[in-house]
Amino acid sequence: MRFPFGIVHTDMRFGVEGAECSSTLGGSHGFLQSAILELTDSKTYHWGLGIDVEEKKEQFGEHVNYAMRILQGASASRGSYGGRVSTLRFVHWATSAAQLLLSSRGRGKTSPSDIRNSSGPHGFSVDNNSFVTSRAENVVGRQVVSSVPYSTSTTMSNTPVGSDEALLASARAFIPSLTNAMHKGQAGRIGVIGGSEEYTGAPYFSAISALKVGADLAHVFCVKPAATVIKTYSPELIVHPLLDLENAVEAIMEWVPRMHSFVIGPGLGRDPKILETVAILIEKLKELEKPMIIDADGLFLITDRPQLIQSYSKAILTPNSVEFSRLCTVVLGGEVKPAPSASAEKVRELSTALGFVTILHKGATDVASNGRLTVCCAGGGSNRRCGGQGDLLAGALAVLFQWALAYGDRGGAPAPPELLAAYGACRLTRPRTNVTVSSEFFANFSRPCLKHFGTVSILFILGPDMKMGHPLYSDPHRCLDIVTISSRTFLSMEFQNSFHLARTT
Ligand SMILES: NC(=O)C1=CN([C@@H]2O[C@H](COP(=O)(O)OP(=O)(O)OC[C@H]3O[C@@H](n4cnc5c(N)ncnc54)[C@H](OP(=O)(O)O)[C@@H]3O)[C@@H](O)[C@H]2O)[C@@H](O)CC1
Ligand SMILES: Nc1ncnc2c1ncn2[C@@H]1O[C@H](COP(=O)(O)OP(=O)(O)OP(=O)(O)O)[C@@H](O)[C@H]1O
Repeated sequence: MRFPFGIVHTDMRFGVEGAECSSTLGGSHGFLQSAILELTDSKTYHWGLGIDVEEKKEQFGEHVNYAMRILQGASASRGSYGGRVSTLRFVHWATSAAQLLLSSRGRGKTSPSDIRNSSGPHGFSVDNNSFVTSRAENVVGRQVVSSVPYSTSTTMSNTPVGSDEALLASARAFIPSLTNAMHKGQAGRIGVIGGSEEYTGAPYFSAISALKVGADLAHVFCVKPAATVIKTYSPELIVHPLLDLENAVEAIMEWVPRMHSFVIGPGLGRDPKILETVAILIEKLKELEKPMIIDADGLFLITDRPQLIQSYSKAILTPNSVEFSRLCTVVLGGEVKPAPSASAEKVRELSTALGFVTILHKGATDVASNGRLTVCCAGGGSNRRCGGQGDLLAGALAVLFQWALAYGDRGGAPAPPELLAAYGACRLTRPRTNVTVSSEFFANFSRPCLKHFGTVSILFILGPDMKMGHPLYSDPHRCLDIVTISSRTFLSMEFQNSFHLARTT
């Protein structure tokens, strides 16, 4: 009997465009890090090998049985999703592999060391009957999280500004400790100006990302048709349907003084009347010296009217390659072709021409410059290029920027607050997308990304100290709580205690 699938050894990473597939079936007998691939109808997945099952049974014994059962489980579970089944099936492979292992093997207790100590850096041990967790998908996510790779980034500048670790250490330094002495709002009230009838996801991503990084309150200022929709995404957001009122500026300005920083542009759209309102708001925010991150359609406005932010030191522009290209054409003249990795020199030039306004060019390597220094962040990103990741970055940056400014330049840091914030936001966002692409694969990518924010934030905060033997690991159950932390529990006392512990040990 021939089955249209093969068993291959792979890396832990889910494949994009047929490159690799996650190891969903680990096991004893040296057959760790294996994956099951089916010959699907998708052109992308053409690894199906038509392997002879009987022959493989001899070679791999019960692993083939596992493979077949996982395949069956995955095929059964795809039904509820409809559409894109072949890609979603991969997700279910991971889940059903874990479920299978649980049902057939899991009896005892698990601990992080069981996972970590299995063969290979991404081991997924089923030895010692040690595989147990409450939810199979957490196992899959968690084992990936426990081994987030972070390759070395480069740091470029006209004057060298130090290493990744120095930048990261300085970025960590401005994260406020959570203590009982703080009151609601003190860790950050972030305003997002954006959201239109068409685009409701983008402002949501920015605002919720700000909360997950550690802000206390997130407000969204949007047009009326978007407001109810955004509210339904999350009760944690405060949503103001004010942007299309006749007296929009006055109405929004009532809220502005209490905000610590703003994200301007996600999902804003390009209605000239709305853009005019936002232009007036930017002028008013400048008068109040509010920090602002300008992204997406906010950059469309700035490309049209660069003088709006000229020489404003508390603005950070976060263009993707196309937005950067448009800005360069207008501000510097001449054509700059969009490229996944910007020329650090061009980013510096643009910043200088705008009066040393900080530019963070997102790409395969993120490049941030204030015209005097340029730092780059290259590691940890994913190869999924779906919408919304830039919105997540902008929300994170709004929080880090105001924390960095509040902490101030105390000397000794390798870069000024705006660049540390930019670097920190990239370091936070890039591994998060990486974790997500490993554990969630395709479909609705940016939203699952949020789920990992808590985890990645902890790794970010703890950095290299996140090792066995760290107090957070002393109690495996506590560790499990932390690494499987969900969006709802992110701000809970449990997490805050961990956070505090992280900052004081
Ligand atoms: N869920 C939501 O609500 C989300 C909403 N969002 C919101 O959508 C709004 C519009 O944002 P946007 O980025 O689509 O804007 P826009 O300036 O029209 O750029 C598209 C153009 O750029 C081009 N292009 C792209 N990359 C390129 C490259 N490397 N090299 C060359 N070309 C490249 C691309 O060309 P094409 O690939 O089509 O040939 C296309 O023409 C904004 O408000 C944003 O916040 C998003 O945040 C996502 C989640
Ligand atoms: N070619 C790439 N390779 C790896 N990572 C990338 C690449 N391009 C962008 N990124 C990362 O993806 C994140 C979002 O950047 P992106 O260019 O997708 O923003 P955007 O187009 O503004 O997003 P949005 O869809 O939210 O508007 C950034 O953290 C950036 O580091």
